[in-house]
Amino acid sequence: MPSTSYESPYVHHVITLPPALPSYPPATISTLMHPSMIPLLPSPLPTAAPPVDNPPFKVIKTPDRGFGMFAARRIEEGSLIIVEHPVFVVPAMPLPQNAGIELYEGVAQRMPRPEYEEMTTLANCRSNEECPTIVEGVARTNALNLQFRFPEFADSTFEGGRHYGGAFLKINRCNHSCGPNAAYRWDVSKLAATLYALRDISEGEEITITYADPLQSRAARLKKLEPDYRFTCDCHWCTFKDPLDQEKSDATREYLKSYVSTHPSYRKWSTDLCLPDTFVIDSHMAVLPMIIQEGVEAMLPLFFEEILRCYAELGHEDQVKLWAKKTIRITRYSNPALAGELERIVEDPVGHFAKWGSRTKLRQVQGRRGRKQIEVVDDDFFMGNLFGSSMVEVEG
Ligand SMILES: C[S@@+](CC[C@H](N)C(=O)[O-])C[C@H]1O[C@@H](n2cnc3c(N)ncnc32)[C@H](O)[C@@H]1O
Repeated sequence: MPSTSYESPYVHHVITLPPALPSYPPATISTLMHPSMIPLLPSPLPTAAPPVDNPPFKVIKTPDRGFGMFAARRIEEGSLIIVEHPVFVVPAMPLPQNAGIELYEGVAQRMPRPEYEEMTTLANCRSNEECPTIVEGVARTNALNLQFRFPEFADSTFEGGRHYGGAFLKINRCNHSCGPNAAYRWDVSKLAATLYALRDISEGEEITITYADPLQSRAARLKKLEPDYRFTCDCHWCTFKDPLDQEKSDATREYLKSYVSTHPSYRKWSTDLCLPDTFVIDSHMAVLPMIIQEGVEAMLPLFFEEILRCYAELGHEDQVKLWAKKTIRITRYSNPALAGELERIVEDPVGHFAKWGSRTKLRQVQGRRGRKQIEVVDDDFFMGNLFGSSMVEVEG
């Protein structure tokens, strides 16, 4: 029975995104939101993502994991798979069970019928006792994490106000892998998620995302996946025949996790001439094969970007362009702002960096200075020895 004592901090709100062209359909998002969010929603509302005639994927029934999304043709690393709006958005925080029934049902009732019908076919791994409504069961099995980070809401102390989960009719068909070949990015200004490829995906290959932190050990990943999604992962990285290979994979992921927070940074290197010129580059180059081996390519842009910034301070124009192009390829959809900056770098690498070639110039000065010092020592060798003086410093 619905509780009468619970006062919901959320209200129902239906967002209708207008079509970009009169012949396209609008998009409807049935939400349960904190009321302070509603005036902050983008205004004017973004247009609905246009329909795609020939999408690069198919949704197919699998023998052992319900439906799955598969590549209909080869999908290149970094390229777009789909832009999609959620059909519903609900608070990430579970609602009290009795009061929740009414609120979740209100979300379902406000959905257009065709979307509602399709939403009910999404996977629901929760029992009726755990999640008495279809919206809650579908949300707990599928919802992608959506942050509504409006700057105007930054001061709010009500954390639940900005954390939501959204159900997507297509993206939610992606099954899990601990070495996913795709990832999504939520763009609150477009009220849409973009699914993009993290590496090349062959025709017929399953398109997967990750539901757990892939840098955790297999045991820790299973501990999350089994209770939350009710399956035991059997991806390549969870089913090594030799237990030693599993240990190696776990150790590599642990190393990568710690490398993210402890790696030699470009910023420190940039101001420290005691470090060798290729210190950061060599260190990052050593982890790139580990990232690829573990199928965690979402980490690559961080290191690619630092490598190219190091090359800029070394004044290596060809290398800067090469690494900028590699980074653009993989960040076009995951980080469009960075990809845009890198496009400008490719056009004019030398003009873009205030510190272009600065390290190489400093090394030249250091080199001249070193030679002069040696000359001085040679000239004054006997005097210096006689008077016990130390080497005379000269300006380079
Ligand atoms: C978001 S849905 C993914 C799409 C779903 N297979 C469907 O039929 O719509 C999550 C559910 O799919 C299944 N699933 C996802 N990844 C899986 C995997 N790697 N192995 C087995 N089942 C998986 C689980 O039942 C999980 O609760």
